[in-house]
Amino acid sequence: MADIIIKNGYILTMDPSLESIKNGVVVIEDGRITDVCENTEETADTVIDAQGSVVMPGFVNTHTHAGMTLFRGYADDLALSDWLENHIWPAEAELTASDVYAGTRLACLEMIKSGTIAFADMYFFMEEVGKVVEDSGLRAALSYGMIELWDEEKGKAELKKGKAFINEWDGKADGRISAMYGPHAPNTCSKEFLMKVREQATEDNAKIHIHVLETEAELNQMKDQYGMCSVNMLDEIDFFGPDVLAAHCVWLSDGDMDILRNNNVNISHNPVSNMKLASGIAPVTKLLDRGANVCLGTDGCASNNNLGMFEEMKTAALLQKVETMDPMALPARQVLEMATVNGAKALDLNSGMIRKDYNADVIIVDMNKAHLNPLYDVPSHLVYSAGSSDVRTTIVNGRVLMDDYRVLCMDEQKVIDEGRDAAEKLMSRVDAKK
Ligand SMILES: O=c1[nH]cnc2c1ncn2[C@@H]1O[C@H](CO)[C@@H](O)[C@H]1O
Ligand SMILES: [Zn+2]
Repeated sequence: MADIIIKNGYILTMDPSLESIKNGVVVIEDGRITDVCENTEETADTVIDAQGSVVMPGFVNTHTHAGMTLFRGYADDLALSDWLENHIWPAEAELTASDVYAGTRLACLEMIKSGTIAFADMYFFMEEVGKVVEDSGLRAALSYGMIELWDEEKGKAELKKGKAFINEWDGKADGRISAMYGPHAPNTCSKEFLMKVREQATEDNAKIHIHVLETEAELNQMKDQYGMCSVNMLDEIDFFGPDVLAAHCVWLSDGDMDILRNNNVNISHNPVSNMKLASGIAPVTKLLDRGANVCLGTDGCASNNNLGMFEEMKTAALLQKVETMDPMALPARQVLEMATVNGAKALDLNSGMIRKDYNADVIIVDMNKAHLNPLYDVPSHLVYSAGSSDVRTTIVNGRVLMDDYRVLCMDEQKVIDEGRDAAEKLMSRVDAKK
């Protein structure tokens, strides 16, 4: 007997070897998908009727700072350097472990409700993030954000913290958690420090999560300092590889794109954050045309201001169209791949498709809504018309985290209340310092 059978749904497999099934069945056992078919004789403890809904792989959010939910709407409409240096960093200086715990719980609740099954996070107090992920049931690739600022002693301490986190958390929660090194960016970490991180990551067999060429200011700073851009500098120190997750990658030359492609770097595109901070437009279609693995991320809630992947998909598609002046650029199907298959590849997850033997990381999207009818093409609706609140069920590793809009893995109201309380107390400490 299986654990879960989902029946009567439109199965959007995202699997190139298996077409979507109009009225199909997904069978789940021991955290895995054991069958994807039109009919089954199998019985299960839980049978979910997905009539009028789409059954699809959940989203992978490849760049977040989950704890930053506490800064949602706190400092808007500012340039990145002003935003970070004068608003966010002073506020982050007051953050405590319990704040990050509360903020990350709020983030995980939002992600579960909006169909995200895994996220790549870079922040502080990562043990708290680990605990939240462990309890929530989500998957995550977690990294302690190391900010060295050309201070060798600080660099040593940061690397030590990064390593300690990896030693303790990599592979935890039945393998739902992986841990990465998180050097913040090439304009906040020295070349020497980045070389050490690369060496350590190789030695520890850990991946690396880093911001790359998010702003023109970074590009200019790098040119002044090294006479070359971040991508060239990182390439020179042999930093790149398939184990690198590079967020943003907005200010790339054609040569930079070749370097990223040839080194199989995973690129996390964060269009909403890039638009809100007016960072620029990443050359996504050019990267995809080269065969690079481009996935999607929301960035933190202070620059988005939510963690919804539907909004991110739509924005990604529209932004490429207007950038290239080509309405055929980044079609719905391709942007769905970025949010699922490509994200899973970036984090090395056996997820991102509804496929036999893959992780049972499945969401059900309710199509019985005014804004989703009539229905000609499922990918079109998912990208251009659906929203976070259309997700009715979220399953990760075969565990139902949300069933028919009811969150089962945490007390929703308590998480919201505690997030709000933590933010209020945090801001009174920040104000007291002013
Ligand atoms: O868009 C961004 N660009 C650069 N840094 C960011 C962005 N969003 C958040 N952080 C910052 O990165 C650190 C993570 O450990 C935090 O300081 C966070 O505020
Ligand atoms: Zn970021």
